[in-house]
Amino acid sequence: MRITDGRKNNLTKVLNNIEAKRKMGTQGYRDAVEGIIAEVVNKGDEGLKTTTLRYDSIDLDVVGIRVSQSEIDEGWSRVDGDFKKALRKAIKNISSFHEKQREKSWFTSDVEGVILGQRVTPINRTGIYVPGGTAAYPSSVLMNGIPPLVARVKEVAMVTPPMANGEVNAGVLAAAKELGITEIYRIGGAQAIAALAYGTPTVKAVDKIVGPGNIYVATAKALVYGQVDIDMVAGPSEVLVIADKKANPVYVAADLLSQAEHDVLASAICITNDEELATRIEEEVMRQLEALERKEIARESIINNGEIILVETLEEAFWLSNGIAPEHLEICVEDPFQWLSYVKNAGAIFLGKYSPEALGDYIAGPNHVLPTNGTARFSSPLSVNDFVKKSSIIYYSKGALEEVKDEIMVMAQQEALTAHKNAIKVRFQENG
Ligand SMILES: NC(=O)c1ccc[n+]([C@@H]2O[C@H](COP(=O)([O-])OP(=O)(O)OC[C@H]3O[C@@H](n4cnc5c(N)ncnc54)[C@H](O)[C@@H]3O)[C@@H](O)[C@H]2O)c1
Ligand SMILES: N[C@H](CO)Cc1c[nH]c[nH+]1
Ligand SMILES: [Zn+2]
Repeated sequence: MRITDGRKNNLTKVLNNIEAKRKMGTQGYRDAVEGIIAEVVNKGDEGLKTTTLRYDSIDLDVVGIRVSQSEIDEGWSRVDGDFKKALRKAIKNISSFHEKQREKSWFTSDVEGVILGQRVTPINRTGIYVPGGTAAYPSSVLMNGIPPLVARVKEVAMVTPPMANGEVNAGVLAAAKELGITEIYRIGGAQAIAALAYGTPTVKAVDKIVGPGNIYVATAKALVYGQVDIDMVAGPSEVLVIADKKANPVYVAADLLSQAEHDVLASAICITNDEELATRIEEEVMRQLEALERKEIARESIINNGEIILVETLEEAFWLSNGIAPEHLEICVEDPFQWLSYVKNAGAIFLGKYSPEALGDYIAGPNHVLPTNGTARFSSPLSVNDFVKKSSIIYYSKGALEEVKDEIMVMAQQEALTAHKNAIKVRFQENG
């Protein structure tokens, strides 16, 4: 793991290097993803079959594109009781957090004869992507699936890649069954995003696609935006830990690795003002790495995208973190609440040493589908708001319209839109 010295006015250079690396990291995928999308658009189900054979080594003619109800039921019956109990606890916490996000329709009547309002209605049909290439993510079924349920979305179609034996992971199916999701397709990567966006004979197109995934999934979502809506760019995971001398190097290292193990493209950064701590965290990362099940992925990720950055002050640490705009920010310093107002850009903020990022990944309640690659500068966590749209309501009585008729006609004339002007005029003519 690299230790970079950002002290003595080196900070801007450090930030520029991180930005340049991020840009390079996403280049080179666009052409490949465009090709995959075109294959599905042009060939429909056949395109899904050829791409799934190529990238997942699975013959969909043998296992089928849609997952049957009996497979879902069987998946549910194969997971153990402790896992079901954990799922239910997570569902409870995630549901109650997301219930608080529900926005109600509202009306107002501040002027006589005028009623204005905003009506909130759910999106009709949404597609949720549940990652499953190198690991299966039942937790992402909950994070993607609960907000549309809270928003009362009518149709939820879930896509997730097949495992090496052609089945869908039992934990993923169990989580879907717990939520009552029954429309599930055994497809992943860019091909699944293309199917949801454009539709195929088997997969009906959706209005919006949400969910996290690897670089192929994130690139495909960005490319189909406009054909459908998307939630955000939620690509390879990122964690940034700000640590002072009071931080525990064992905890910090564990948290850095908990993101590194997601993907060779995941990023794990620590910023600290304590040189001795930096060395101890580095040693801990290398020690803990050896015991991980996914140590090859974590090692590659740490070598490529792992960094400990030394700064003079915590103010500098927050300045740098705001420039990076990480998916997850952990504030592991004395009195973390004191520093909260310094955070301008971050997908989720974890405060104190007993709020590790893994807590938010599974059970705390807030969503773990979060903006990555610097997009936390303008994007928010997945929420109930992603699954609703708003319509404005306007009612004016004749008297109320008369009050504003002159202003409307003047403005319409200014724009040379005389039909607009006339639409007001006819209502106040003798026989109007
Ligand atoms: N940002 C978030 O909120 C969030 C949440 C959870 C997970 N994640 C991220 O989700 C990702 C999961 O990645 P994953 O790979 O395990 O699963 P995935 O489901 O995202 O991607 C797997 C699919 O990618 C396609 N693919 C693989 N190699 C390809 C290639 N060379 N060319 C074209 N397509 C290819 C295959 O079709 C495969 O099914 C990780 O990056 C993880 O960090 C992000
Ligand atoms: N950390 C991931 C978001 O970047 C979410 C996740 C799912 N399972 C474990 N972690
Ligand atoms: Zn995670």
